[in-house]
Amino acid sequence: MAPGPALACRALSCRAGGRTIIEDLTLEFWPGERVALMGPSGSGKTTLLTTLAGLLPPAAGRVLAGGVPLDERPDLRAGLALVLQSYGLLSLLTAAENVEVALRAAGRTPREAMRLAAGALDRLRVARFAELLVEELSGGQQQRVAVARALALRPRVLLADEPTAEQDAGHRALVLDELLAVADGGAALVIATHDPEAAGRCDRVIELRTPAATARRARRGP
Ligand SMILES: Nc1ncnc2c1ncn2[C@@H]1O[C@H](COP(=O)(O)OP(=O)(O)OP(=O)(O)O)[C@@H](O)[C@H]1O
Repeated sequence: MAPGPALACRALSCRAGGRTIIEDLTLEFWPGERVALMGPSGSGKTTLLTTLAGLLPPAAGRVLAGGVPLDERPDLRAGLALVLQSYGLLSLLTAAENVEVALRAAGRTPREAMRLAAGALDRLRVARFAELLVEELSGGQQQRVAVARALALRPRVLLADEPTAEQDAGHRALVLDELLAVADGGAALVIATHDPEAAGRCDRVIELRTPAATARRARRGP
């Protein structure tokens, strides 16, 4: 793929509930870049991430993956992983099955899927819950399974919606370390967060504001 932003939006507008939530927003996310998406509750972080992941069609404008419009090439969504704020796990499957199903859908063999799922669950310290149903796990454990699933997919772009919100201090650091590390491998990372510490570890912070969210400022991190 030609060098350029891993993911971008151009003149993007998003509507929800009959209101404009995001208006005329142009952003670029580069390979190896770590970006924090901040802004008050209701400013549109989830709406933006979901649209960038190709799950919500824009009201106007475009999302481009590797320079190619997602609406023309929906298959490019396979290179994008999204950790949902609500986790998006299948509650009647085990933790391991949730990760394996995603890997199988991405074309991995059953054996590869089992190996990669086990490794990712181990890294997120949920290996001992691998055979438990998701509905038997705590919120924090479920969130780590959701992060493990996204990491196991080895996406070109990882979008994560408040991925440490349910974690205690120790696990917050672990989840953050694991997410930030994907950028070392060349992936772009975008984290929606209210946590200034997490934002401080990113290369760039984008702040959304209410009601119609436009990028107010994008500053370089430390
Ligand atoms: N499906 C929907 N129907 C109606 N309104 C919606 C819908 N989805 C989002 N909204 C509205 O869009 C606005 C932005 O919501 P969003 O969840 O994107 O904000 P957020 O910045 O992620 O908030 P938080 O920090 O609380 O997670 C809110 O006012 C919300 O009520």
